Amino acid sequence: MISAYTGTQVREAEQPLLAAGLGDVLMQRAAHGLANAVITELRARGHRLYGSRVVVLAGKGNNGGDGLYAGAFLAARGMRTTAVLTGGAAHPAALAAFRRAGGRAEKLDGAAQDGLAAEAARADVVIDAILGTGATGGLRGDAAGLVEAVSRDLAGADRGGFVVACDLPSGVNADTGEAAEPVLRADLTVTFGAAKAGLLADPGADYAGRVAVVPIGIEEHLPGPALRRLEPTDLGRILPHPARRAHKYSRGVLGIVAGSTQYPGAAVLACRGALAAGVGMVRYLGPPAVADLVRQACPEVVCSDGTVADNRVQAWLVGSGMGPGDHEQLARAADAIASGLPVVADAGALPALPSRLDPHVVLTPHAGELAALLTRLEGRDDARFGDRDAVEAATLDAARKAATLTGATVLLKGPATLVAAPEGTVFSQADGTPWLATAGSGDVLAGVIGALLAQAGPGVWLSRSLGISGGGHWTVLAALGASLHGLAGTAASDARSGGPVTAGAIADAIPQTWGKVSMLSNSGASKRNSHSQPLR
Ligand SMILES: NC(=O)C1=CN([C@@H]2O[C@H](COP(=O)(O)OP(=O)(O)OC[C@H]3O[C@@H](n4cnc5c(N)ncnc54)[C@H](O)[C@@H]3O)[C@@H](O)[C@H]2O)[C@@H](O)CC1
Ligand SMILES: [K+]
Repeated sequence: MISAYTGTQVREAEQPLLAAGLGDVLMQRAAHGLANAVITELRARGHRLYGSRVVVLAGKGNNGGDGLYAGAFLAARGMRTTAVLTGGAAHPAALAAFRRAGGRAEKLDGAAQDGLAAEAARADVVIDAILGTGATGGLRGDAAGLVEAVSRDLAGADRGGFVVACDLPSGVNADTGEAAEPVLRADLTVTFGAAKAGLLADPGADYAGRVAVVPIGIEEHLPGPALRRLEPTDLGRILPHPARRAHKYSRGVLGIVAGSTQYPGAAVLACRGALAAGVGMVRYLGPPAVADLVRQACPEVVCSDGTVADNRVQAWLVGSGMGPGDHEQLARAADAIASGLPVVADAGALPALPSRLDPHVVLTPHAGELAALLTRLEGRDDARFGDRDAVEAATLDAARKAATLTGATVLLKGPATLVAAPEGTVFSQADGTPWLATAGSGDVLAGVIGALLAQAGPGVWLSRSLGISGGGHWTVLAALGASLHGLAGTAASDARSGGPVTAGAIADAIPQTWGKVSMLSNSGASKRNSHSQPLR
């Protein structure tokens, strides 16, 4: 599991080492890690080190110091290294080391801006070391102008160079992932001590590119993480596995209230997602015409047009493919939410939620649906997240706010899908491909999460194995579903040589993805035993 922290948490963890006089040691470790990452990337791209051109954009604080020391390491390896000092001053010891190693330093002023920007855009590597965790707000003045010019020149250049952000892309908020533009888009972010939460939540994740963590010795001083990410090996450890004497009821039954005469396909895709994700049985409740379609596509599903109370299940999925006019389906959704059982509430169920929910209700909005939900809860005049753009500009805050206001577990779909619990646990999963943004993909996801809720019951054992306590265990199940769905979509695209995927193809790829991640955890026998406990 990847653990990520706020900038403040990381800075506090540095304090004991700074107090012990190890500030320069920390900076050297950071800079060394950054330089090594640049060298690895250059080699991977087929560049020779000797003579390669590096431009370091260096601010006046310690982030600039890291960049200048890294530049000194690279200059010592024979690379042609220029530093653009964006803040007038620079970290004195790092600048002296940079010059001693043969680096050339230029002060940024308005007149030199265009020439220096063009030089950066022609370089093999640009290191963005203007602002780090000590920044408040974004780039200003000449530094902002420089970054705008470099971004413009890079966009127009046909080149093999790349951008590496030092600790975080300058202007990205380490805590929230909000971006104060202009921000230089990085191919790689080399971050120090621990991943920052803002690098794993959009839009920060979008600016950061790939993220590599360089340990600098602060790990033992870090508190509990602000945000977590499951890795495929974690999935292998925590996915349920049926016990030898399991039967379809003990494996978990999921009730699905989804689809309408207008969107019948959503019901089919939700059922396919659930069946692919290991549930013992699916019961479908909906209009007879939709039920016919479900039976044809998935003969395994038991269909009825009865009530929620008539159907014994371990969890419900409600809302996919339903609209405001589907009164009978909405009444069933309300009964399911009131049942006290775990529920996934998707799409059409979201506008009809009661004002107060519990963490065992997992909401699965996209950014537009979350904006509508928050606007309804906050009142139109107070709404900070009044539209899709506002949610996409601050995904982490928006997801957290929705969890706090509703009391539910909130899964915000996106390139980095966030799952937030009211008690503060947050997961970010980015296992998918942009091809996952296809009609019906969300219905499959809702089915997968519903299946996991039905199998895991309260799921407490899952969260304990990850060190998570309290109501946060519902986030584990939702994050598990998001990850499985993302990995399956990626596998389906890979099987098509990176081409497009349909929602049905995502569902079809889930069982094999499940099998593959299970094999990643190589303690096969002990895993089976540990997961053969009763799955309600
Ligand atoms: N504290 C430590 O011991 C370590 C810090 N490290 C590096 O140091 C960074 C933090 O360094 P600093 O605290 O010096 O701060 P930064 O280098 O992040 O911030 C830039 C400096 O400019 C000023 N500033 C703040 N906001 C600004 C803005 N919007 N525009 C222009 N200037 C602004 C601040 O006064 C600050 O001194 C980390 O991101 C990391 O790269 C690493 O070297 C590891 C060890
Ligand atoms: K930076």
